[in-house]
Amino acid sequence: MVNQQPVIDIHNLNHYFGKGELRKQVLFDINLEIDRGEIILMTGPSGSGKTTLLTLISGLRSPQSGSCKILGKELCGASSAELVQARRKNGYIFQAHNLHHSLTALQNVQMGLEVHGKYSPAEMRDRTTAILEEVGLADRVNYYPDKLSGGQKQRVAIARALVAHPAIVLADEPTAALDSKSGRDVVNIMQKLAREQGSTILLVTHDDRILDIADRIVHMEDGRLVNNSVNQAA
Ligand SMILES: Nc1ncnc2c1ncn2[C@@H]1O[C@H](COP(=O)(O)OP(=O)(O)OP(=O)(O)O)[C@@H](O)[C@H]1O
Repeated sequence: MVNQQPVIDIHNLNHYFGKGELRKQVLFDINLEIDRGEIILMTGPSGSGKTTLLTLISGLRSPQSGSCKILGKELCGASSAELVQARRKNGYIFQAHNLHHSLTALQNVQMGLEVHGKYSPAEMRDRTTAILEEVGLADRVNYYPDKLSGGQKQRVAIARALVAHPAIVLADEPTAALDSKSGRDVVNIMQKLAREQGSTILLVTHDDRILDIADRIVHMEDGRLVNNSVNQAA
C-alpha cells in the first residue's frame, strides 16, 4: 500500500485538567505517528499522562489543543457525536476486564458486535463463537465471568475488543492483574489476532515481561514523550 497516512497522527498535542487557578497541564507537545498494523507499547511512571493520552486517542476525552488525527479524522474540536463515532472504531482492553457479570462469555463478546447494529443474529453468533475459539475458550462460551480465571476473563475481553475487527486496539495495562504465564498468553493472543486482522495496537504497560511484543516502545515522563524508538528486544 502506497502513501498510507498514519492511523494515529498526533502533533503538538497539549492537555490540561481543571479551570482557572487550578488549571494544570498534564500533556506537553506530544508528537506521535503510528502506522497501520504497528504494535506500540507505552511505558512511563505513574501519573506521567499515559492514560490521559490513551483516552484522547480513543475519543473518550475531547482533545483541546494541537492535532489528534485518528484514522484520518481530526478529534481536536470534534463534536460529541463525532467522538462517539470515533469511539466505535476502536477496541478497548482494560486492566480490569470490565465484563458484565450477568452475561456469559458469549454474550459479553457479542456486545462488541451489537453496538455496530449491522450484523444479523446468526452472523453475530458465528463470529463470536469463532473468536472465542481463537482465544482458546471454545469450551467456556456459556460460562459466566465469575467461573473464569483472571487470564480467561482477559481473553474474553480481548475477544470482545477484536470481534468487530477494529482498526485500532487500545489497551491500558491489560496484564497488570495477571500472573506471568497468563499475562504472556494474553499478549500473545492479542498480538496474533491483531496481526491477522491488520489492527494497530497501542498498549500502556508497567510490565517489563511483555516489552518484546512491541515493534516500538514510547516512553512518557512528566507529560512528555521522551523516547520513541524501535524495539531492540523484539
Ligand atoms: N480527571 C482528572 N482531573 C484532574 N487531573 C487528572 C485527571 N485524570 C488524571 N489527572 C492527572 O493527570 C496526570 C496524568 O495522569 P494519568 O492517569 O494520565 O497518568 P498515568 O501515566 O496513566 O498514570 P498510571 O500509570 O498511574 O495510570 C496526573 O497528574 C493525574 O493526577
